[in-house]
Amino acid sequence: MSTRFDTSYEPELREHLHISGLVPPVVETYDIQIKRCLKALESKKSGLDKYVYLSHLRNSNFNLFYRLLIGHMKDITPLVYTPVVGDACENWSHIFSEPEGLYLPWKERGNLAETIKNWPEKEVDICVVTDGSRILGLGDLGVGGIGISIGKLALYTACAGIHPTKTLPIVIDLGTDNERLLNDELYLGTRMKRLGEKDMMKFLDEMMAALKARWPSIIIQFEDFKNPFPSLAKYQNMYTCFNDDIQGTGAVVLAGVINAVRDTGIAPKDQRLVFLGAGSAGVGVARQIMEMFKKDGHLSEDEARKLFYLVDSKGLVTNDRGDKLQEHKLIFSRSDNNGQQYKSLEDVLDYVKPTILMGLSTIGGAFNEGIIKKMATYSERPIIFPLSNPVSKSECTFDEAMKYTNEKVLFASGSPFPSYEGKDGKIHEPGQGNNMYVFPGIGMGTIISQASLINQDMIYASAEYLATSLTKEERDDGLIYPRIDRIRDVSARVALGVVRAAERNHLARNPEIVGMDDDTLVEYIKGKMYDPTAVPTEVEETDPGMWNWLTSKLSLPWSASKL
Ligand SMILES: NC(=O)C1=CN([C@@H]2O[C@H](COP(=O)(O)OP(=O)(O)OC[C@H]3O[C@@H](n4cnc5c(N)ncnc54)[C@H](OP(=O)(O)O)[C@@H]3O)[C@@H](O)[C@H]2O)C=CC1
Ligand SMILES: CC(=O)C(=O)O
Ligand SMILES: [Mg+2]
Repeated sequence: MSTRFDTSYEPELREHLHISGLVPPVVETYDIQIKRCLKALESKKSGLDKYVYLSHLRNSNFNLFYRLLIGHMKDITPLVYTPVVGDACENWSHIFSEPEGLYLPWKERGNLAETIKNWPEKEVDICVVTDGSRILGLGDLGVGGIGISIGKLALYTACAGIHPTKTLPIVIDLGTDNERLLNDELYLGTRMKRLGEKDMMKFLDEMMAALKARWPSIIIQFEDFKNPFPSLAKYQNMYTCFNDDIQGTGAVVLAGVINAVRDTGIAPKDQRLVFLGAGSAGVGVARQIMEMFKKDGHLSEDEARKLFYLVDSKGLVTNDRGDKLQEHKLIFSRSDNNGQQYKSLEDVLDYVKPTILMGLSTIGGAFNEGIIKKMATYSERPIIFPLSNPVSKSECTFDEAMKYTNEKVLFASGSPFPSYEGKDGKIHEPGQGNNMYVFPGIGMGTIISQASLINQDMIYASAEYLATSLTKEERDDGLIYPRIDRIRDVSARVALGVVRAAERNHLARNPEIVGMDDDTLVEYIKGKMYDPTAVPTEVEETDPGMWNWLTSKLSLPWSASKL
């Protein structure tokens, strides 16, 4: 990663960095640089071509890449994250040109500490690790899964200002069950069938210890594991770690539900929820909402749990269905079905008549016209969240949800959808219920508080602070999530909530923040955010006089707080 060759650098800085002659002579404003980037992007035909261009930009000049991304969140995020990152992961072995993270294959077991030492950056604050076994809703993509680690970390930087050189994408390569990849001569991973849970846990034990040995404060985010429950249970009280699909998704959807439930005017105790999908995300989300119903709806655990109906590939999850349920489903398994089994989503809807329908099933189009129209008959303002990613796996589109509910739906999707023009000409914007609204703030809040663990209260706080971060104008416009172009402010607020929870739980260890009120703490958090318009830090390290001079001389077109 570099920032050395930036056409915005003044002659004095070029001389200092010994790059005069290595950069074209013109000194450009940031606006001109961004214009060139946008033109280049426009000229690329496919999302994948745009992705490749942006990857090269990030590797050749990350300051410019983040100036572009932060200044154009709404347009550029879909190119580095969902949906296009899904194409990139599927085609990773065909588009690969330079390593951007750590590849940890099974054959390195016993030697992981040494392999991890090869990472060139001295300081790392946070890593995202995947085993590539369930990338978005696209299934097992082997080492191509590293694209999701890279995409998530780009958002840590863009949304919460974690310095790009302090982020580390990791893929562990324990094989793949994807035949297409195994038969592809260009496949970059180990050509063997995926190893089982026992080997995976052994490998993870070694990796976790090695990461912590090299970077004692490192935050480890687990991402897109097919079965992430064992590692979360094992490591959450040993390491500073969390699982984004269970906990981050739970928090972001909870925030949207808090706002949407208020708009329905129906009390939590009278809501009924159907989830299509009872995997890590489905159960993670259900658990978080259940917590809220207990807390804000004053329900007992049992009363709250009874409001949830989970549906997996075999139908409604019940105790007497005849198959052995995976452990994570037991909490929501129904026993009040009088021996009756409900196989299709339609049957479940007829039985439950839900007010809330969640999609975390990876089944694109599962909420068809009939399903959406049924939802509109059960309540005045049905809550429908098709949360599966990427767009091709979304259970329905915003357009469909609006059309078939007579524009009454309260909607959020995992991937972005275009706005919808209502019958009266009003433009409606869809909510994006994606964990990108919380994981950057969870990471930043953990770094700021120097918390040693990330506990449930910190995750819950991220949801509460996100839910209350909407402006009056956003609320008046009927939004349930803040607009994406305010994500840096929003992430700072989410981080504030996480820090407060860490303090409450006696996990915070940063003496600098003791006694700070909220406003001061938010400013402190923003002050720690990476600023892609600042003079390169290598100048500060090697020549503080030059750094001061440049900093005062450069009239920066933007300042970090305005980003
Ligand atoms: N919006 C966001 O921020 C996030 C979205 N997601 C999305 O959620 C989706 C699921 O992720 P995750 O839970 O981790 O994946 P899992 O593989 O753990 O779970 C998928 C679930 O869907 C069920 N399912 C599969 N096919 C069907 C079907 N035909 N009918 C009903 N249910 C079905 C599976 O059933 P069974 O248990 O029987 O196999 C399983 O319960 C992904 O598309 C992912 O992109 C995930 C995290 C965050
Ligand atoms: C967004 C995300 O984490 C997922 O789809 O898996
Ligand atoms: Mg994920």
